[in-house]
Amino acid sequence: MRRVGVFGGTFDPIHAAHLRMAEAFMAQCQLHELRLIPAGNPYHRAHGPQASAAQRLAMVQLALAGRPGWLADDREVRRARPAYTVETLEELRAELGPHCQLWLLIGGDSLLQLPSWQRWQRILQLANIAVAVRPGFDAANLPAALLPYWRQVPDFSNSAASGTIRALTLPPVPLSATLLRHKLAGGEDCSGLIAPAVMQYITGHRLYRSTAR
Ligand SMILES: Nc1ncnc2c1ncn2[C@@H]1O[C@H](COP(=O)(O)OP(=O)(O)OP(=O)(O)O)[C@@H](O)[C@H]1O
Ligand SMILES: O=C(O)c1ccc[n+]([C@@H]2O[C@H](COP(=O)([O-])O)[C@@H](O)[C@H]2O)c1
Repeated sequence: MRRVGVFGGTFDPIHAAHLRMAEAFMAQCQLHELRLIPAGNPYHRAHGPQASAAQRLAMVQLALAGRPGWLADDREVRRARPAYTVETLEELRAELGPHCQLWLLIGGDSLLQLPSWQRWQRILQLANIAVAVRPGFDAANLPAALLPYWRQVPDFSNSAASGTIRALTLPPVPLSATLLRHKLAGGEDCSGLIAPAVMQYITGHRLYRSTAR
C-alpha cells in the first residue's frame, strides 16, 4: 500500500528540527513520499509570518533539494483562504485515491491544539497522525477528546489506514523558528540550525533582520 506523509507548517523559516522530524517520519512510517506544505495563510497565529508565503515556499524547496521522495506542495500557498488542514487532506485523498495510506506529521504543541482545528475529527477519518514531541511534552496533558485516538506503540508498520495518533521515536529537539528569528535578528550564527541553502536565501533576501517575534 502506498504511504504518503504530509507535513504542514508555517516554516518561517524551515529549520533543522523540521528536517530531523521529517527524516524520522519518513523512516518510521516507511513513507514512499513526503509532502512539505507551507501554510499560505496560517489563520490561527496571533502574528502573521515575517517572510511572505512565496519566500517560505522557496525556503522549503531549497531545504529538501536532493532528498528523494520529498516534495514541496504549494497548494496552501495558492489557496487564497485560511490554511485548513482538513481541506488539504480531503484534496489529497481525492487525488491519491482511497487505497493510499495518509499520515500527517505535527509537533506535540500542535497536538494539544488539535481539538480547536477546523473539523478535526474529519482529519482523523482521513489520516493517521505522527507526533514529534517537543521538550516538556507530557501525554498526561492530552485533551480528553484525543485519548481514544492515542496509541503508545513504537511500531508503525502494522498501522491502521487512519484514525490513530502515535509518537515518533525521536528525542525532543529544543529548537523553534521563533528562537531562530531572534538569533538572526541579533546577528547570531545559525549554521547547523538552518540548511546552508536556506541560510544563503535568508541572507540574500535580507530576511529576519529585525522585529523578531
Ligand atoms: N523542535 C520541534 N519539535 C517538534 N515539533 C516541532 C519542532 N519545531 C516545529 N515543530 C512542529 O512542526 C510544525 C510546523 O512548525 P512551525 O513552522 O510552526 O515551526 P515552529 O518552530 O513551531 O515555529 P514558531 O516558533 O514560529 O511557532 C508544527 O506542528 C510544530 O509543532
Ligand atoms: O486546520 C486547522 O484549523 C489548523 C489550525 C492550526 C494549525 N493548522 C496547521 O498546523 C500546521 C502547523 O501550524 P504552525 O502554526 O505550528 O506552523 C500548519 O500546517 C497549519 O496550517 C491547521
